[in-house]
Amino acid sequence: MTTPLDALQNDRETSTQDTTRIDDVRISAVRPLISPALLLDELPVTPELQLLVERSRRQIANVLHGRDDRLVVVVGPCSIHDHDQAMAYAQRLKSIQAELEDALVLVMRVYFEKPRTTVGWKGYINDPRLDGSFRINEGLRRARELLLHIGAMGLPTATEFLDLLSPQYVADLIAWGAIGARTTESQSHRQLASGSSCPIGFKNGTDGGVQVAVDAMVAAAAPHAFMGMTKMGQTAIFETRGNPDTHVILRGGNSGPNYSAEHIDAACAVLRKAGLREQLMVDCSHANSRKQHARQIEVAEDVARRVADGEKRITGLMIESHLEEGRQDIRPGVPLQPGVSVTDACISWAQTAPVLRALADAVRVRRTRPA
Ligand SMILES: O=C[C@H](O)[C@H](O)COP(=O)(O)O
Ligand SMILES: C=C(OP(=O)(O)O)C(=O)O
Repeated sequence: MTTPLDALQNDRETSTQDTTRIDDVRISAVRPLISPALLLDELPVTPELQLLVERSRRQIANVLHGRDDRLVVVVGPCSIHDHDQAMAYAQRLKSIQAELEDALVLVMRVYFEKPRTTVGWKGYINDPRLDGSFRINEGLRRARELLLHIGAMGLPTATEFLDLLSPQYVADLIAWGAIGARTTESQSHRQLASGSSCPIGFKNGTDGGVQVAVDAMVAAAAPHAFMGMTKMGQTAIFETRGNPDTHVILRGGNSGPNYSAEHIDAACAVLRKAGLREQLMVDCSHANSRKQHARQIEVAEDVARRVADGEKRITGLMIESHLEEGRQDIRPGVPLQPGVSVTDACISWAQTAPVLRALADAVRVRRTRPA
């Protein structure tokens, strides 16, 4: 006599032996990924760059804790899509570093990972050829190579940590990291920040909410235990010490900009309530510029005026800037214009240099004010 279980096991459609029927059913391919150790062995950090990374992280932490009165300015393309164009930008930024370093800690935005509202190109690591071929091994290699080349010029670098595995391939070279508006509330990203070797800025949420970023600072300061991947590419349980070098980044939200003096007061009240130091970075782009790139100049100039008037709670700014102004779409078969962003619109280098000088002047004026 056939029992109901026999009937099930005999039925190929419902076979319990064929585990692929219930596992990985929507995975179309699994490709090999290089280990972080292999890439670090191929492209090692130099002793000079190691010193630069350490020194830059220390300088940024000193600003965050009020031991250095300079402004940290994270400036550069919305996203990297071309090695040579990124190097050309880095050369320009480097050319004014010495002139401004008494007042600004300049850090180049070298963003390889883009969080998308829905879908779109997800960055140089995910798709380095910009054609949907997703050569992630090549992307990781190109990203690390670029960081080494920019670092060799003596310019510290900043990036957004979006993927939870990619930091193992590049984070040793990064002076400052961001957790974006779409991931500030994510426990996994807060845990990542708690074990990060560099200072981390948390964006306010896309709805403009600052509480999530302050909560993220509290969470990141605490120790955590979570699952991750070692440099050798093995799974492991990571236990972190907590990161005290974090801050909020005001980037505006759905209801508009949030960099005004009143917004700074309100954000500082949230920090105070959480027992945190009242200091913030202003992102001149995104909802603060209403996504109109040229408005970044107005935002930065407004902040500069307030800094010159004595504002000390704004300890940093972020500016999206490329060689040329504006943005362009990636279209199959259509050549890209050199030096123009393929994600958010940027101000040009020609527009950026005067903004940086104005910010540096504001810091110098602030120093002349009675304490
Ligand atoms: O800075 C980048 C973008 O604002 C972010 O990645 C979202 O982009 P999207 O809305 O074009 O997807
Ligand atoms: C994606 C970014 O910003 P946000 O997370 O604020 O949208 C960014 O700075 O590139």
